[in-house]
Amino acid sequence: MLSVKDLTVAFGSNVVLDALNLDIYRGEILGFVGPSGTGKSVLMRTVLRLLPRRAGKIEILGAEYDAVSDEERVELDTRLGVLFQHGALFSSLTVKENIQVPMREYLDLPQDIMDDLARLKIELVGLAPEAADKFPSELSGGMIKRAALARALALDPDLVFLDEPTSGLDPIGAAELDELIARLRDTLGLTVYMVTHDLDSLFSVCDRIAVLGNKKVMVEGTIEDMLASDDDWVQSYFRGKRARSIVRDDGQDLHHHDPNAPRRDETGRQGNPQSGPAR
Ligand SMILES: Nc1ncnc2c1ncn2[C@@H]1O[C@H](COP(=O)(O)OP(=O)(O)OP(=O)(O)O)[C@@H](O)[C@H]1O
Repeated sequence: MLSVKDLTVAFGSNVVLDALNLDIYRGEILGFVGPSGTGKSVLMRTVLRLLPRRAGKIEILGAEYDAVSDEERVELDTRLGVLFQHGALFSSLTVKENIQVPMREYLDLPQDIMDDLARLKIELVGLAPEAADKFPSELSGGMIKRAALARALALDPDLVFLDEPTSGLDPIGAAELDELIARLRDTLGLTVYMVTHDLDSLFSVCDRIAVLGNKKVMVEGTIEDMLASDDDWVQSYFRGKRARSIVRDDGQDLHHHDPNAPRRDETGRQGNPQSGPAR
């Protein structure tokens, strides 16, 4: 679904990504992690062509962006959905109008059809129908994330980019959003690229994890690969105190979740990192 080869991105003399490689496969949820300020958002924005690159090749949905015609590029854009950090809804538009922004930009549909489609998306992300006519300022943090997700799904994309979808949510809201993302992947066949700092998301819904460090994807693999990695940052992140409250680190059953982990106590959720599609 996405293939990034030898990507270099720099701002003046500040080289943020240097010959980075990354692949994302159909139907998977890829979690993208790394220390703050290492370029996770820069990578996502570069892939979305919001930032220029200095070198490298990006193939998205089988096409090389630079090599396609304008019409093909528009068609490609309609197959991508994006949820930016903090939701990024237009504050002067209602939820329904926000969801209809990409429809207006890319589709030529009568208003009543767009209203029906917006209603469907609102239901799909688990918002009440009344949310349609509310403004972002009238929504909770969790509702904003769901509304932003509904907008990301407005055009029925194949590949969605989520920038820290659970940040700022309480543990129950975060767990519910994780479940929603996994369910949408299963039912709609989405492929998900998720930048996250949320260990619980990484353990419960991500099929594969890529770690950014030293301007590259430093480590890549399943949660077991992370737990087995001898990289210092990966070790302290995935085997540190917070991670240990999620995983019973007994060296035998690394998928067994600690019943004392707060999010699962509150939600009863049984995360399973292997619940993804066959690849
Ligand atoms: N538009 C820009 N112009 C100049 N420098 C930028 C720009 N965008 C990002 N940077 C720089 O790129 C580097 C990586 O930033 P980025 O936001 O991608 O980090 P991140 O890994 O997403 O961090 P966090 O986890 O804190 O969100 C930082 O040094 C940042 O200052």
